[in-house]
Amino acid sequence: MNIIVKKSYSLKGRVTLQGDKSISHRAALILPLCHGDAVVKNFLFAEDTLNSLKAMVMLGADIKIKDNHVLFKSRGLESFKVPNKAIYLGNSGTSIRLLSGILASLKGYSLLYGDESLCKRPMKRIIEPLSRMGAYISSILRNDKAPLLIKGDSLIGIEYDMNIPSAQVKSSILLASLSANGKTVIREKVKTRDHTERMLKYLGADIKIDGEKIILFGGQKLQAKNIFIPADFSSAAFIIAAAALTDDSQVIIENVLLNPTRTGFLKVFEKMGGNFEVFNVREENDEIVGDIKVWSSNLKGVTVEGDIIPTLIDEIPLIAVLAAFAEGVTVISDAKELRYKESDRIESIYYNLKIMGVEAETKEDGLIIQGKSFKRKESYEFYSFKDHRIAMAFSLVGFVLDNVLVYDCENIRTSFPDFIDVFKKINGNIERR
Ligand SMILES: O=C(O)C1=C[C@@H](OP(=O)(O)O)[C@@H](O)[C@H](O)C1
Ligand SMILES: C=C(OP(=O)(O)O)C(=O)O
Repeated sequence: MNIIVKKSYSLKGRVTLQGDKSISHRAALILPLCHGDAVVKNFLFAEDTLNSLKAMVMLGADIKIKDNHVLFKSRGLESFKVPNKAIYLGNSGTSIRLLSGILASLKGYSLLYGDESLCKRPMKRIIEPLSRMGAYISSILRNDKAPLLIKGDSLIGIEYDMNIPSAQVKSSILLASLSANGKTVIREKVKTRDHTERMLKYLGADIKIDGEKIILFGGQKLQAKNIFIPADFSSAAFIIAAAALTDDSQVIIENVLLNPTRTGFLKVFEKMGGNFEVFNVREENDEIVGDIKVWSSNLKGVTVEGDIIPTLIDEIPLIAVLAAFAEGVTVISDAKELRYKESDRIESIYYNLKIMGVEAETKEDGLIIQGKSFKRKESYEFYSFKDHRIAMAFSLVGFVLDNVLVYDCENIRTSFPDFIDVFKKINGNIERR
């Protein structure tokens, strides 16, 4: 599927979005570890999160989908069995890494694999700590990548210093530590998204956050509870960016997740001169939620680096597109992790900026982008590199420069299947082809 986008203005309206992807994964993977019944509302029905649900069903979880809600009847990890088939996790890094933490203590062998992109992503980052806890995990091709063969065992708690900022690695260790003997202590120098910690606490786990330390005691019984999942901030960011880039626009996005470990994009957008307002802020299920109103904006270039990076890591392709239309230079540093996502996002962004004629440079850990250096052309043809965030970010260029075609966009179904429909509803000139 390709996406065609034409010049648009007056993006107007109220938008409600499906639930946050990170929280949906965690609900799918953690609720079955609890005891009791629970209903999850506003779950994200996208390919990645459905792969997490399907994997848990393969382990024996009782999960049903009814009237757009996900119903769990949970009897804890002790009710699970390793499946006699390999578990396919598609394109989803979050699914494979978090599920590995659960399987690390489940007796028997399980085999995890995914699509071509997932099988290229680094897994040593979870193999190492989970092995230290006592699991046997082997990369079948001896390349520290999936397919992964896991033989669960009795685990012991560990002390672990995070050497890369990754919520997936942190969460994988936390899920394993739930069934380990003794306490696990994780030290995070740079804070990453904390949805696992928040959800475990909400479900009754004895988890403590003490400065950089996260402390969890093994052998706890969790109680299933209903969860309402706020709108995905990473999806909302595309709407914020599009409204800012187009003339005479004003859009409200409702019930958006505003967890500060996720909203670094708003801080950068503010520094760039973005016009927006956050209101109706409240707390739901230990997460922060609010509405965002955004208007057309004149943007200027910024420096994006340091501890803010993990809080906006998935929004960097979008920041690069905003930077191309901003006055002055934007420098993005400390973001080497971008090279290990669904594509090497530093190179994918660079390739597409070059198609726009933008003056840009890559660095090992980021990019330098000269704002407003794009060339006016009849049309622009971008490539998604089979990466949903690249596909969506560069689609937005069409709202400003007209006649954009982005090739190979099937992957938007992994995180934001309604992307095109949502934009059509607010007056965006966008089609699938
Ligand atoms: O924990 C999560 O839900 C995620 C963590 C991040 O990955 P890393 O842990 O690899 O940084 C992020 O890029 C991904 O989209 C979702
Ligand atoms: C990196 C992403 O997801 P995952 O790591 O779960 O594949 C993303 O959604 O941008």
